[in-house]
Amino acid sequence: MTAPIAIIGAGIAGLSAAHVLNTAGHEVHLFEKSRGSGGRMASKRSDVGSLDLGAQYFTARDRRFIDAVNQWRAKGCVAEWDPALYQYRAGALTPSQDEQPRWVGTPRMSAITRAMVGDLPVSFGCRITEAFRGPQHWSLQDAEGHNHGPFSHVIIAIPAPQATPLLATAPKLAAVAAGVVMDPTWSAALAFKTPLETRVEGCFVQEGELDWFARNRCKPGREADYDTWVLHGTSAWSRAHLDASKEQVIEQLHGAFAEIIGCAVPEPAFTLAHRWLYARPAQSHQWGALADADLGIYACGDWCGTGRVEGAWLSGFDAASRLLDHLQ
Ligand SMILES: Cc1cc2nc3c(=O)[nH]c(=O)nc-3n(C[C@H](O)[C@H](O)[C@H](O)COP(=O)(O)OP(=O)(O)OC[C@H]3O[C@@H](n4cnc5c(N)ncnc54)[C@H](O)[C@@H]3O)c2cc1C
Ligand SMILES: NC(=O)C1=CN([C@@H]2O[C@H](COP(=O)(O)OP(=O)(O)OC[C@H]3O[C@@H](n4cnc5c(N)ncnc54)[C@H](O)[C@@H]3O)[C@@H](O)[C@H]2O)CC=C1
Repeated sequence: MTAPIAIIGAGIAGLSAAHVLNTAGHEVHLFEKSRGSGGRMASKRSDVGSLDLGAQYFTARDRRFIDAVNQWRAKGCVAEWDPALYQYRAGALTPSQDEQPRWVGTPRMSAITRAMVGDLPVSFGCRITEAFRGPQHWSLQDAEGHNHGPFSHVIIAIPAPQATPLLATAPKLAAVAAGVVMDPTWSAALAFKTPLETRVEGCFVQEGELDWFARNRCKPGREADYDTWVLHGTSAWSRAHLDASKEQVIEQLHGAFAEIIGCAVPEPAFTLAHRWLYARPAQSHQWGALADADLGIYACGDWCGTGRVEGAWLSGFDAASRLLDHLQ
C-alpha cells in the first residue's frame, strides 16, 4: 500500500489540493493548527452571531474556480452577495455600485471549507513544526513532539512566513518563501442593538485608517438580531499599530467608521478585535505553486498567486496537479 499524502493547513488552498488528490484516488491526511478549518476564510462565533472577520466575499474570474463556485452554490454553502456598495474618498461617501458578482459562504464564510472537509481525515489542533525526508518517505513532527507518518509527499498550504521553516529540506523553495512579505490586517467587529440609519452595506475606503467596512448581517443567511459591522484597517495602519491593545484598535477603528458613515453611531452593544498577522502578500506573484517534485514537497497558498480566495484555491489546485503530473 502506498503512503498517504500529507497536507499542512486546512485553509482553502490545502482543501483545494486535497479535493483534487482525493478525486484522483489518492489518500490524503490534513493537519490544521486551529480547532476548525478555513484559516483566513474562517468565521468567528460570538454572542451576536457569527462574524466574518477575515475574507469578506470573493470574486471568481478563472473558469476552473467558477466551476467550483457553481458546485458550492448547488450544495447550498455559497450564495451571491449584492451589497449596496459605497466608496469613501476625499472626505465624501458616495454610492459605487457595479456589476461584479461577489460570493460569500452561507450561513457563514466558514461553511465553504467545512463542506470541503467532508469526511477527509484532518488532525485539528495540530501545529506542524518540522517536515523530515527519510530514504523513502516523509514524516512530520508537531509542536507537542509527536511524529506523524510515513507520507509519500508533503503539501505545505500555509502563509509564506510560516511555511519557510517547514521547507528546510528544500532550500530553494524555502528561499523563495522567505522572500515573501505578508502584511497584517486589524479587523474589528461592532454590533448595535438598534440598526444604524444608513443604506451602506459595504464600503471601499480610500483614505485614513480603514480599508473596508461591511454590514455583516446583510449577507445571506446571517443572524439578524444585532446590526453587525466588520471593519478592516489598512495594511499600513495595521502594521503601525501591530502591538496596540484590542481596546485601542476598537476605539480608533470605531472612531474612523463613525466619521465616515454619516449617521448617528451609538455605543456598540458588543465589540471584538482580531489581528491577522499574515493577512495578505504585499504583492501578487505568478508562481501557481512551488514544487520540488523529485523530493516530493510542494508549497501553495494565496501568496503564490493573487493574494485572494480565488488565488489560494487555484494555488492548491496547481500544487495537486503538479504532484499528479509527476506521478504519471
Ligand atoms: C482581514 C482579511 C480580509 C480578507 N478579505 C478578502 C476578501 O474580501 N476577498 C478575498 O478574495 N480574499 C480576502 N482575504 C484573503 C483570503 O482570506 C486569503 O487569500 C485566503 O483565505 C488564503 O487561503 P490559504 O489557504 O492560502 O491560507 P490560510 O487561510 O491562511 O490557511 C492556512 C491554514 O493553515 C493553518 N496553519 C498555519 N500554520 C500551520 C502549521 N504549522 N501546522 C498546521 N496548520 C497550520 C492555519 O491555521 C490556516 O487554517 C482576506 C484576508 C484577510 C486576513
Ligand atoms: N484586508 C486584507 O487582509 C485583504 C483584503 N483583500 C480584499 O479583498 C477584496 C478582494 O478582491 P477582488 O476579489 O479582486 O474583489 P473586487 O473586484 O471587489 O475588488 C478589488 C478592488 O477594486 C476596487 N473596487 C472594486 N469594486 C469597487 C467599487 N464598486 N467601488 C470602488 N472600488 C471598487 C477596490 O479597491 C477593491 O479593493 C479586495 O477588496 C481586497 O482588497 C484581499 C486580501 C486580503
